[in-house]
Amino acid sequence: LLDSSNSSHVSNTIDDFIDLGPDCSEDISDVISVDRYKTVYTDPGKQILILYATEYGFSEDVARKLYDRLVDFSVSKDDIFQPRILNAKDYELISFDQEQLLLLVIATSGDGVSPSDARPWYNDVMTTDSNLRHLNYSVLALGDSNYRYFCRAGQMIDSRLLYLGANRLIERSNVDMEDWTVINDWIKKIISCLETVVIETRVDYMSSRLPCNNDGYCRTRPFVAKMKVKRNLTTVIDSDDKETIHCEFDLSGSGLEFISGDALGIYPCNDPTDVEQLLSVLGSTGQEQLNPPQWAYQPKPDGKISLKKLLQMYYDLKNIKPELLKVIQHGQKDMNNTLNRLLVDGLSVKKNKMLDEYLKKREVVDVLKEFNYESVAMETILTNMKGLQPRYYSISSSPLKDKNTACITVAVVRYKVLGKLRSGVATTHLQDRMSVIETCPVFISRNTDFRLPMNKNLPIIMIGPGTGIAPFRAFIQERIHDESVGKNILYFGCRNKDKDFLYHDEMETWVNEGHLTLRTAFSRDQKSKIYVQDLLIQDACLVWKTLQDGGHLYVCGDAKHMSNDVHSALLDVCQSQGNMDQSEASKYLTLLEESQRYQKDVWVT
Ligand SMILES: Cc1cc2nc3c(=O)[nH]c(=O)nc-3n(C[C@H](O)[C@H](O)[C@H](O)COP(=O)(O)O)c2cc1C
Repeated sequence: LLDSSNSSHVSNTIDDFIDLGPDCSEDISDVISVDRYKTVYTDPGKQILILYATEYGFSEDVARKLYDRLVDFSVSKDDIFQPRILNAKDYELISFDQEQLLLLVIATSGDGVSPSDARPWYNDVMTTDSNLRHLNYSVLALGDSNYRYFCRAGQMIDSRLLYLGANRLIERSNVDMEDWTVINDWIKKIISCLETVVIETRVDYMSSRLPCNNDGYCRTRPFVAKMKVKRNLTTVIDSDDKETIHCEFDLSGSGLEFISGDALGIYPCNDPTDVEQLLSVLGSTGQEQLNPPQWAYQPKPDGKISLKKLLQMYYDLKNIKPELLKVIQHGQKDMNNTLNRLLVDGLSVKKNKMLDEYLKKREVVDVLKEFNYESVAMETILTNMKGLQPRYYSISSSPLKDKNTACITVAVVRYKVLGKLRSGVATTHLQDRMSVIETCPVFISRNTDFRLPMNKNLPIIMIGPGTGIAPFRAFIQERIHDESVGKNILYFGCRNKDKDFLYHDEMETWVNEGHLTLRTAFSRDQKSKIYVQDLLIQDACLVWKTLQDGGHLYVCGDAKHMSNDVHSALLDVCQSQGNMDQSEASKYLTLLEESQRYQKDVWVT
C-alpha cells in the first residue's frame, strides 16, 4: 500500500507547542507508564464521549489531545467533566441514547471511505433511524486534500447525525493532513462551548462496559515476525534505477489471518548512522535513560531505556514537526531572520508554503545543525518530534497458497536532496539492515474495499504498474488455487522489461499455463512513452466486453497521477465502446464503483 517513508499519513505526536508553550512541554520521563486515557469514572459527572475512527492511528492521537485539554479545562474550572475515549470499532459498548455530548474524530481512508475497523459502526449510523435529538455533537474530519474525496467519511457522518436530529454544537472542521492549527482551533471552540452547553451530571454507564483487549495482534500490539525470504526483483545498474525487493514474513503461531487485498503493517527501526548523527549534534552519548513514549507499541519496555534505543525505535528522524522550529525560535535570544521568515505565516504547512518547502527537504538533524537550539532542553526536542509510524505494504501472496506466509513487494526509497543522500526508513531497514531470519513487528491492516468477486466465474481486470502489482500477485495466486474460471487480465507497467519487470518469470509461467492475460507497458523501451492507460485505450474492445460480462476492475498504485489517468482512459473506453457521452460514461463508472465492481487501492506519496 504505502512504501515511502514520507507517506502522507505519517502522524504527529499528540503534543503541539502552540498551547503548551516550551516551558510546559510534557516531561517525557514521567508521562507514560500510566494510561490516563483509560480512566473509568465511578463518581457522577458530566460525561463527554470522544469517539475516534482511525485507520493509521492519527485520529487516536488527536482524541488523546482533546481528552487532555478537556481534563485541563475541567480542573481549571473546578467542574466535573468526564471525558472518555473510545475507538469506534468498539461501538457496541456505546448507547447513543445515553450519551449527551459526542465529539467525533474521524479519518477518511481508501478511496473516500471510513476506516475499515470503524465500518460496522459507520454503517450502523448511516442506516439507523434512531432519534438523536438529545445528543450534542461535533465532528473533526481528518483527511488529505491530495485525495479525490477530501474528508468524505467525516462529512457523511456529520450530515447523518444532523439528519437524525442531533444538535451540531459547532461546525465540522476538516483537517488537511496534520494541520494542528485547525485541530487546536476546533478544540478551543469545543472548550468555549462547554461554558454554556447543558450536560446533566450522571453516573458513567460505560464503566461496566470496558472493551476487552483480547483482539490478538494488531497495530498497537504487533507480532514479532521472522523474515523468511528476501530477494531482489529488479536489476540496478544506474543510481536512478528502480530497486524493488520481495520479502516473506512468517506468521506461524501468531493467529493472524489475512485475505487477499489486505496489507501488512511493519514497524521499522531507524538507521543507526542517522541516530548517531543526531546524538552527535545533540552532544549526547545516547546513554541517558528515559521512558518509552506514549505511542510505543506493545510490549513496551518495562522501565527506562537509553536515548539511543528510544531514537532508533520510536522517533521519526526524517519528517520534521513544524513545532520543533517554533521551540527553537523561542529558545533564541537573538532574532534569527531565516527562522522568523519561515515561521511568519504560521505553523500550518498547508498555508505556509515556504515552511512546507523547507521542511520537505530536510531531516531533524539538518534543522538542529542549521539553527542554534542549545537552550532547548532535550525533552522539549523529543516532545516536538514525530513518532515513528508503521508502514503499510499490500500483501503480495494469497493465504490460500500459504496462510502462514505474508509476502510484500517493496520499492526501496533512495534519493538526493540538497546534495545529500536521503532514504526511506522502512524500505532501507528491510533491504540494508535486516537479514533473513531476523524479525520485526508486524500486523495485518484490513482492506475491505479491495476484494475479489465472490463469483469465481466473473472475469477481472487488474491495473497495477510498479509495486501496484503486489495485491494482484495475491489475487492471481488465489484464483488459480481456488480454480476460478473467470479470466484474469493484468495491466502492468514499468520502465524497462530487462530491469524492473517485477515477477517476470512467474507472470510468464501463468501466461503459458493459460491462467493470465498479461498486457505490459515498458515506458522507456521505445522512443515514445507508453503507460498502462494507453494499453486500456488500445484494448477498448476487450475492456468493454469484460465489463459487459460482469467483470470487476481493480486499480492499485499512485493515486495522484496513474489512477486519474486510468480513470480518464476508462471514460474513453465507455464512450467509444458503449456509445456514451462524457457524463453517461462518468455515471457508468460511478455505478461500477458503488456496486464494488471498480475498486482502488491507491495512495499519495
Ligand atoms: C491509503 C490512504 C488513503 C487515504 N484516502 C483518503 C481519502 O480518500 N480522503 C481523504 O481526505 N484523506 C485520505 N487519506 C488521508 C487520511 O485521512 C489522513 O492521513 C488521516 O490523517 C489519517 O488518519 P488516521 O491515522 O487516524 O487513519 C488517505 C490516507 C491513506 C494513507
